[in-house]
Amino acid sequence: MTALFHLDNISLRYGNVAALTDCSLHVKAGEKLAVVGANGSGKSSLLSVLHGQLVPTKGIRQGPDQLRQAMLFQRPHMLRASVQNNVALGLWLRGVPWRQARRDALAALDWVGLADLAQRNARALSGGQQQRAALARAWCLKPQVMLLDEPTANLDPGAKREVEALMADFCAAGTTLIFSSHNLGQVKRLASRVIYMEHGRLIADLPVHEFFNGSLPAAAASFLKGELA
Ligand SMILES: Nc1ncnc2c1ncn2[C@@H]1O[C@H](COP(=O)(O)OP(=O)(O)OP(=O)(O)O)[C@@H](O)[C@H]1O
Repeated sequence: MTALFHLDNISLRYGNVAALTDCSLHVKAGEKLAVVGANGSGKSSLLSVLHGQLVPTKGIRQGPDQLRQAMLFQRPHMLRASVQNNVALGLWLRGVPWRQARRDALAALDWVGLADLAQRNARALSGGQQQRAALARAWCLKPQVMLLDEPTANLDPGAKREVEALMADFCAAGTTLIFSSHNLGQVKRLASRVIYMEHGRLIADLPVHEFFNGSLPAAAASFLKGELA
């Protein structure tokens, strides 16, 4: 697999708070990387640095200049506009003519099962529907890398399954998937590799079967036991 980008010994501080400390990570094309750890362990910060949205205080983030990336947040930001226009806008901002952008947006909304709600105010959608609309917005951009920060937190089991199925579609299309999750069942279902974080440090980095089959450092093993309890 081709290396997409890597973090070389990066640290990130928010004022006095050390969110990430000496993290090194290589991400290869086609990987399905899950980032797990307790609240405040640095998962969102790591994803934001990988996305290039936050610049590390120390260390180097390297990657090709032209990488197409999309990031999905726990609560996606929707503009006060129709669902279709919310999705179309992302394309238009990248130079796609407006009429074409609206057509592509509708096709993407059809893919996520929201075509019927295309004209509704995006802010009036439920959490699960907004998450699917955000996935449609990302899908249009044909990203090589898709980063998702706890994409199914606060969703009911049905909505979770729908979002997971869409994440699997991204993988099937060859998109590299990097997601944080507190749902270890989801990690088992979707990931090929798991990173475990603690206090801003990468403690374990293992293929998914090794992560769940006891090859963990003691701290990560106790986290896993707690989460599965
Ligand atoms: N904007 C900010 N300003 C100050 N401190 C922050 C900020 N964002 C995060 N932090 C701190 O940085 C650390 C890492 O936070 P981060 O959100 O990356 O963790 P997380 O693992 O994603 O947590 P959660 O599972 O609760 O979403 C925490 O100590 C957090 O309090």
